[in-house]
Amino acid sequence: MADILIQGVSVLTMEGSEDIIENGDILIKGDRIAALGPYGSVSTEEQAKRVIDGSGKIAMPGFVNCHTHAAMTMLRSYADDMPLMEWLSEKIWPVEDKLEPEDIYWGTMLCCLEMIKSGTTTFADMYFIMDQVALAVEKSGLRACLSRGLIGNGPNAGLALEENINFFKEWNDGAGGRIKVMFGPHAPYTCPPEYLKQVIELAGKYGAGLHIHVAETKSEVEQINASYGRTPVGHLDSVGLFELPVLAAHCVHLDNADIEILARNNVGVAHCPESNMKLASGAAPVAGLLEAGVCVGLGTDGAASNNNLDMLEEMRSAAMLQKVNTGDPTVMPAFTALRTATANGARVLGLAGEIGMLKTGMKADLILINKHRPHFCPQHNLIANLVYAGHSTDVDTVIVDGKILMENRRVLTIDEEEVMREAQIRADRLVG
Ligand SMILES: CSC[C@H]1O[C@@H](n2cnc3c(O)ncnc32)[C@H](O)[C@@H]1O
Ligand SMILES: [Zn+2]
Repeated sequence: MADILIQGVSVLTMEGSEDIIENGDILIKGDRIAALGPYGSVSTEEQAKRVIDGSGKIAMPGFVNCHTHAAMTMLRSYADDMPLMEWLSEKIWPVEDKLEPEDIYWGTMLCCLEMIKSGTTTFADMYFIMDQVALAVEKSGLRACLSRGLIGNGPNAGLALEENINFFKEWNDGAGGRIKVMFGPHAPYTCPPEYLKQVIELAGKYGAGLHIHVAETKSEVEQINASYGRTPVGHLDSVGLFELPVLAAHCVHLDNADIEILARNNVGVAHCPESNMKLASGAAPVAGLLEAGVCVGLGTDGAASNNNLDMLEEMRSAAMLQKVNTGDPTVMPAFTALRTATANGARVLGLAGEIGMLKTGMKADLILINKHRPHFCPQHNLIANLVYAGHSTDVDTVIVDGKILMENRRVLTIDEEEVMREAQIRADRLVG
């Protein structure tokens, strides 16, 4: 017997084309999509334990947030309107030194709550005290790729690397297979070449991918050029980083040779338009990256530089930023933006074939969006409505690994009031 039958829903599969099954059914068995097709074609109501009425709703893959620092929800609106390096060194890093395990747990729970409520089903995180992040992921029911952030030029460089290894041993494939562990060298300006080489060797030994900030600001490009005579991408290539699967966050300041290196090495890019705009870092050349065949996913970055984790908003910003930056409104159309937030995100995280599309045999990670909203009327174009007019509160139901995490906007795995109360107490202690 199947577990869930979603009936009479508009299905956006993201299987390559913009086609929509207008009146479709989705059958879920265990953690996977068992069948999908026109209304009445996949199962009878009697054959499913649970039937969900999908009328007036869109079913689509859950959003994949390819770059964040989950527990930085604790630092939301604590330090704003500053450039990256000043923001990090004067405001963020001093407070992060005071973070306790419970701060990380409740900060991550707050992140998971916000993500579920805005339709994200998978996220890629880089932070520290990662066992607490993993516990929050396990409790929330989300899927995540987690990496211990590694600052290689500080006093904890060696210890951090050991922690990443232990975290891998303990949590890779954890939470029922929903957690994948990566290694997280923070950036080329915080990780000297010898340290990067150590990280590469260890990640290679464990078969893990790497998650790193790359070419985020002009000052990073200048600094790396002054130290190594190369661009950040050229420098990382020269130390052998791209021999492993790499998730490169930001990639704002690239030249044509950098783009060619990223394409040739199948590097996945996590584009973070709102963080890049807020820190005035610049506009990543997404149109050029896509044209060169680089897979670009979408990320929010941490809630301290965004200041939310809303992927619907991020998609809209991504499309708008490309248009204003190139002066070409045809660049990054709505469906391309939607792909970065779903199918591309899955590929960038090495999870293509499992998530990012609605397809028989793939993981049942999907969301239902309420179409019956004033800002979705009239319904000329469902995809343009979603990308250019959608709002996080339109997300009605969230399913991950076949489990319902939110239904009718009620989160089932997390006590919302408890999480907000605990997060506020700890944020007050940290920066009060
Ligand atoms: C060592 S864990 C991750 C580390 O990254 C910091 N961080 C947050 N946002 C950014 C960003 O946009 N660029 C570079 N580093 C960032 C975060 O505060 C943690 O210290
Ligand atoms: Zn970041």
